[in-house]
Amino acid sequence: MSCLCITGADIREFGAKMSGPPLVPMIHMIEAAAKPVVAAIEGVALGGGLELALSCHYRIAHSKARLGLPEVTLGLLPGAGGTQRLPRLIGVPAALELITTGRHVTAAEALQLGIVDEVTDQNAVDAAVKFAQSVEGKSLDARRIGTFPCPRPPDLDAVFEKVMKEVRRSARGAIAPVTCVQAVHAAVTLPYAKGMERERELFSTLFTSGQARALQYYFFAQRAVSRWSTPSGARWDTSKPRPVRKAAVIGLGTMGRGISVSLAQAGFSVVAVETQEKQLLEAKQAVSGMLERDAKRRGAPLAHGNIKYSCSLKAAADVDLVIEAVFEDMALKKAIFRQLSAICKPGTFLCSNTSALDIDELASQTQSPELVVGMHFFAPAHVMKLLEVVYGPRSSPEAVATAMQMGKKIGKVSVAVGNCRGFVGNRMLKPYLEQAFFLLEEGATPEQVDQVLEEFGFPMGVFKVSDLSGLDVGWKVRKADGLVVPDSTGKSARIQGGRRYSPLGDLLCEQGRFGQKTGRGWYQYDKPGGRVAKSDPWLHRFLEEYRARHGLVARRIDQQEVLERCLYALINEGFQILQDGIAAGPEDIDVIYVLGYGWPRHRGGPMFFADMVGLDKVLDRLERYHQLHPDVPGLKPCSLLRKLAAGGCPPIHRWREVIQKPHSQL
Ligand SMILES: C[C@H](O)[C@H](C)C(=O)SCCNC(=O)CCNC(=O)[C@H](O)C(C)(C)COP(=O)([O-])OP(=O)([O-])OC[C@H]1O[C@@H](n2cnc3c(N)ncnc32)[C@H](O)[C@@H]1OP(=O)([O-])[O-]
Repeated sequence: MSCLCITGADIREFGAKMSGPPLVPMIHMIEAAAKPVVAAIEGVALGGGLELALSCHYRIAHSKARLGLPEVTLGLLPGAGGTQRLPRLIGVPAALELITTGRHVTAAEALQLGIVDEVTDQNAVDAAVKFAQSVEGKSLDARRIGTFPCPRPPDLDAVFEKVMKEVRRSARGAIAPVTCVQAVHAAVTLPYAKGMERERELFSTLFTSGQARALQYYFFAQRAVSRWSTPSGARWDTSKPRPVRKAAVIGLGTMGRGISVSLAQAGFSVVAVETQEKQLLEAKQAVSGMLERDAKRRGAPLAHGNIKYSCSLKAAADVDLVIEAVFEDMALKKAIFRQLSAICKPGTFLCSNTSALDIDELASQTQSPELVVGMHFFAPAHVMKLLEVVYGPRSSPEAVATAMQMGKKIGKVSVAVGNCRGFVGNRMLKPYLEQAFFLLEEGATPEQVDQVLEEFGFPMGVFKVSDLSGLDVGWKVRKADGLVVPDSTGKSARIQGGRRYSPLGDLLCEQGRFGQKTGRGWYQYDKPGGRVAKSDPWLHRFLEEYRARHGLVARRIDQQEVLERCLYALINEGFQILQDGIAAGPEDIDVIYVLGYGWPRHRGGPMFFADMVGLDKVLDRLERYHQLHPDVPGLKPCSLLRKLAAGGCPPIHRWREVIQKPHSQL
């Protein structure tokens, strides 16, 4: 009888010698025991923890326990017999789903699947002892899973062909899920001992893969961001968050609705404010629908009652925190912050969902600038896990801590970032988009660029994303920034202030091609609002005419150049952000890009990717591209990148040392 609350192998030991006795021999010893061994599972039994439990003859789980084989999320596969025992116990289809997704199951689902034999609300150990007594003297032959033949689906090849196709599609280049399928296939087609050999072979190939390193780095990176710090010395462990019970959301457009839903679902009392009566009614209906759909999907109680609606900012007078989510217009936001500062009770935190604007300028409109931070959500706000918490120079540690904690309470991963144009995510996006546009001017097509990025692992290429979010969004920003100007000949200016600028997006917008919403953008769609992107001959002619008008000769651009120009420009900006102190470490940037911008998790994040490629190689390529395009500052390697490369390319976990001691020699 054994009591398990095991999270599996210690991931921190993967790079070194694993401590403790080897798992597989222990598993075989338990399974072969002559006396009944009953696993008592409380808390979690994950990875090696569940594999150990599967070697026992019976399993009793507490009703609150969670079980699973999450190795695939670390770039691995269950390496202690999990791929051989689980299909024998619950059948191939169910085992394949759990092993290739790594998802956890509740005790109830584990019982329903046949993973556990009993679920208890009592003490699991007491229940296991009682269970052991009830099976005393019974034969254990039928309880030794490793001795079972694996149930063989009738149409084995068809099952595995279908699963492999689906896994390859959803894996988008990740190798672990595909390898998991191969290991389970061995359970069906080979005797147990051979199947275990095959599992060990496949585990070894994954264990040393770059993708496993990336996923294990990311596992810790996503936890590291909660240990935030700011250049002014505020820290996660010395800043005390203030409790928030009631919050207001100002502006009920798409973002405001999603934020209201997130807050309500997390149990906050919400005052949702929209000054236009008609918009308020529309928002109320939309939010109700979102809450109902989500409650049904999660089987959770409806959270309608948590939201009160109003047309007046005065309704926010007694809240603890306000999230402003009105249209991205600084004058409008400043007016609202002035009013809120006068209306809200002293001590109310005033936050903005702005995606790029100056938090400190907003703070300057209030009587208590120390209570102002940014809470930058990502669309759709009630779905996306990322929250950028933006501190201005005057934001108090308490304000940052409160916003960070609020993000966690509503199920987000909060990342603290400094105040600059675009903060971290959108600031890095700018040079990335810029390179994609320049590549079109030089001869590439949107399809080619998107294909390269999707093969790298992004769910959508940059031009499909642009069509989805709407080309007019960026157009408005560029117009506000004074970038959309014709040159003396009436053609859109391609060089501004000595810097290359591509007006391609502006020209499409001038033709009303905003993307999916208008049925035309970088691609064509079967109707406005259509979702399926099709190559558009009009766009290709448009590019040809544009190049001819500007005397640009199209050249063949290979995939490697597309990838390097887009990703290294983005990475270079990441290093500049670290150098400027806008992000405290590379982990912050990597978590932002994986959770907010679809960077493939199995590549760790842009900064981890640069570490894997080699900083010297990234530097060399940027220098080459900058020589070819001296009017593109985004390709000029930043000094931190140069310093790290010159210092022997230290591993990513040592970069903070260099950043924190700017004059240090590595
Ligand atoms: C042979 C076998 O086939 C193979 C080879 C394996 O077995 S491979 C290993 C398989 N096992 C896993 O994949 C489980 C991974 N862990 C989790 O999924 C979660 O941790 C959790 C169990 C569901 C709890 O979540 P939580 O939200 O309550 O707390 P936390 O913040 O996540 O974790 C709290 C603290 O514990 C640390 N931690 C958790 N699990 C860890 C692990 N397996 N190794 C090392 N550290 C771990 C984590 O980094 C954090 O540290 P710090 O940040 O505080 O310094």
